[in-house]
Amino acid sequence: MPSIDVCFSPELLHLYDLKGKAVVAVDVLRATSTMVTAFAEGASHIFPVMELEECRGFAERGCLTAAERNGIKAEGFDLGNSPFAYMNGNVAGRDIAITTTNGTRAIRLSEAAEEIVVGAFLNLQAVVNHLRELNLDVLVVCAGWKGQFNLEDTLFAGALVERLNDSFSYEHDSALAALYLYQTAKQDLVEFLRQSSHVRRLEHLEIHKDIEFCLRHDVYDVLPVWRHDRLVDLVRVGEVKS
Ligand SMILES: O=C(O)[C@H](CS(=O)(=O)O)OP(=O)(O)O
Ligand SMILES: [Mg+2]
Repeated sequence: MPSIDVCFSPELLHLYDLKGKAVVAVDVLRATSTMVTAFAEGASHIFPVMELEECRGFAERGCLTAAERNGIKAEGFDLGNSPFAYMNGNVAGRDIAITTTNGTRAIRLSEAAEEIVVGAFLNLQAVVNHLRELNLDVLVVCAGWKGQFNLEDTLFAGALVERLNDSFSYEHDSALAALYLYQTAKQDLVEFLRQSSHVRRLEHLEIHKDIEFCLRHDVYDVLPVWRHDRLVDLVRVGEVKS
């Protein structure tokens, strides 16, 4: 039986051997929720990058550029980190280069894995189906916040553990802790997260609408995976039955 484990911060990745594993990179608020939304809205490819300058350079390649630092859209870029900015035809048929405070880092620091899947509550079931198919040991890599643990990514890990419960074993207590947390919170995730650091930190930015949206489950049948130097949606390219 394959195992599932949870890494609470990219800074802890040195504790894990990613070789032969499937990583699920998650930044519920908001980077991976936004990437999933972008694919659902017809984006072609997404280039997650770590630095602002590198991201800016993708404009020459015809990409839309997206950048966020500390919750705010960085100056001079086309898009920020709100899923709503990627709707209404804004990204259909376009390649996007994106850098965010935490989420893009979690993806890029996981490159040693056999497979990197981008997860969010919005595409939870698509991720579950893919992991069952892959049958590899799974490591959920929580983006956290600047190296620190956060609640929202751990809740996603718990939701994933709950849905895979019957066919994955737990290697460490982290998976069990995430599961217990999710089971405590799932009746009302918005309420549970009211005192969380993300909500308190970004309260002044009035992104409540984003938070509620990012906590919705199974909205999109989208499966972003890392291929060579970019994310592609496996559902769109026909490698997964929709
Ligand atoms: O844009 C977001 O919601 C966060 C902002 S912060 O770093 O948590 O302040 O960035 P993300 O990279 O999506 O975690
Ligand atoms: Mg985040």
